[in-house]
Amino acid sequence: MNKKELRNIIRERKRQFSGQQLEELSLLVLDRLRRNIRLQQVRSILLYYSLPDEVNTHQFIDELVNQGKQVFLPVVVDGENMEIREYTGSKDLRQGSFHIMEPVGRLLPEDEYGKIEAGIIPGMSFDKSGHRLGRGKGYYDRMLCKMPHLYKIGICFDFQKTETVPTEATDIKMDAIV
Ligand SMILES: Nc1nc2c(c(=O)[nH]1)N(C=O)[C@@H](CNc1ccc(C(=O)N[C@@H](CCC(=O)O)C(=O)O)cc1)CN2
Ligand SMILES: Nc1ncnc2c1ncn2[C@@H]1O[C@H](COP(=O)(O)OP(=O)(O)OP(=O)(O)O)[C@@H](O)[C@H]1O
Repeated sequence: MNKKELRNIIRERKRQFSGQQLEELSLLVLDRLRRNIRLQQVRSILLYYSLPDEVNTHQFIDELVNQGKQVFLPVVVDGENMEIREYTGSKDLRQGSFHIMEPVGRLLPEDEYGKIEAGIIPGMSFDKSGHRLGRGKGYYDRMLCKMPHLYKIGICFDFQKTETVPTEATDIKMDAIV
């Protein structure tokens, strides 16, 4: 199976669930994240601001800010690249590419990427070895290869997990799947 075929299968699985069901499933995934010891220990985290078909991170992000953690979100800058900006509250958010809400806060220079300790990475699918299937534009692979020390946690709904995700040399593996 190639990446495109697996994306179609996952899209079809997502269609079986209502928005309400995805909200409920999101709460289960967030509870697993809250119990993650590694996440409890870090002070700076890269997150993502979810789209309607993804694990809902909206309240969770604010929860982390309220715990005093430094939260960063990706911002799409062109067809291939993302930058990273700090998120300190919903007042920071503006709608960006692909209708994703993105922060306008402090830009993190690339030489400071090493300061972020953990990343929560969305995916269309993950397998047991930590391989990730994304939305197919290579945004995360290009950014994560600049962050070799980031502890990367892939998250998705359980029905998105698969036995083996097809891979290429440029794909960056996750350290854990929650
Ligand atoms: N919430 C969230 N933020 C994110 C990502 C993500 O997956 N989720 N990204 C992860 O990379 C980056 C944005 N990448 C994206 C790539 C494609 C599509 C998208 O909607 N693709 C359509 C079909 C492709 C197209 O329109 O050409 C689709 O998936 O149906 C969205 C975001 C950065 N921010
Ligand atoms: N580090 C990189 N440098 C250059 N091209 C890359 C890099 N990583 C991935 N690509 C290219 O980007 C394209 C999309 O890659 P892939 O299908 O793995 O995206 P994805 O991880 O599913 O997407 P996303 O990260 O946007 O969710 C491929 O043609 C791939 O070769």
